[in-house]
Amino acid sequence: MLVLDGVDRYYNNKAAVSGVSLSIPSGSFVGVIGRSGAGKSTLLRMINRLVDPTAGSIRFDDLDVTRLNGQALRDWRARCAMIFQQFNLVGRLDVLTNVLMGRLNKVSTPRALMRMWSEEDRAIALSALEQFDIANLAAQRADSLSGGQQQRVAIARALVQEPDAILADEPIASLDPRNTKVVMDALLRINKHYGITVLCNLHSLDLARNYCDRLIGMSAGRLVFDGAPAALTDDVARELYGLEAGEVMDHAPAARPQETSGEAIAVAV
Ligand SMILES: Nc1ncnc2c1ncn2[C@@H]1O[C@H](COP(=O)(O)OP(=O)(O)OP(=O)(O)O)[C@@H](O)[C@H]1O
Repeated sequence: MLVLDGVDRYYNNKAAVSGVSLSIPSGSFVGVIGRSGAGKSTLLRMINRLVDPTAGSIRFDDLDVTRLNGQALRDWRARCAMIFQQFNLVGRLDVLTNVLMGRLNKVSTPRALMRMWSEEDRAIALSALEQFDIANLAAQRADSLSGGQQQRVAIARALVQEPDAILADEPIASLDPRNTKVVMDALLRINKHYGITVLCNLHSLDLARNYCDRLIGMSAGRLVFDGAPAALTDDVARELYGLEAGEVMDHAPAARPQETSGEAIAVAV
């Protein structure tokens, strides 16, 4: 269980995230929604400590995430893999090596420095690529791939970390509709098949409704909605998005994926 308690993050006396408290049971697929600047990225980045909270606590089971440093912090980051809008692959390296980077925390430092991957690590990385139908690209340079393929490589890299959670910050923001579906399906598969918690910042409300078990709505840094997708009425969404509502709600909903079977969670606000 991931628990945030009264979490704030200030930049120059201005709150990016303010007083956020929530509990996320392991295995959830949570969509974080809200208009631009609402604090979604800051929230995700605080969970894996790319950004430090100004106040409040973040706990994962018995671990006080807010107090970690050194190797313990590196271990925590390996347990909650981040996926970014811009993929963050090493473009000049081949796809398999990029995925193997996700194993760095599993091998000794000398082996990691010399990139001496074991046959087992290679098999794990190849198997992850196979799951997302891109094993045939293993030897290609990462920067020769399409955006959708690169994001699948990034997801495979996250998967081989064997994380407890995946934090995806607008993972489909630069993708076309077909690749959007492929990437969201990949995240859904990771969630349902492996039980890995997924927290995903999404601009599109339709996608969030279709894929997530639970939605967290943010506005001006505050948590203003926490509930099942069905509880997020169009009226609440309009309130949440303000002038951006048309932009995020007018798209035709994607087909609801078969695997999604999320339980409703009570609306908090
Ligand atoms: N490093 C920073 N320095 C100063 N202000 C920041 C920094 N990072 C974020 N902010 C501010 O914090 C607020 C929340 O930003 P954040 O990126 O978390 O929002 P967001 O909901 O993810 O937006 P978007 O959907 O546009 O990415 C914004 O007002 C932003 O300008």
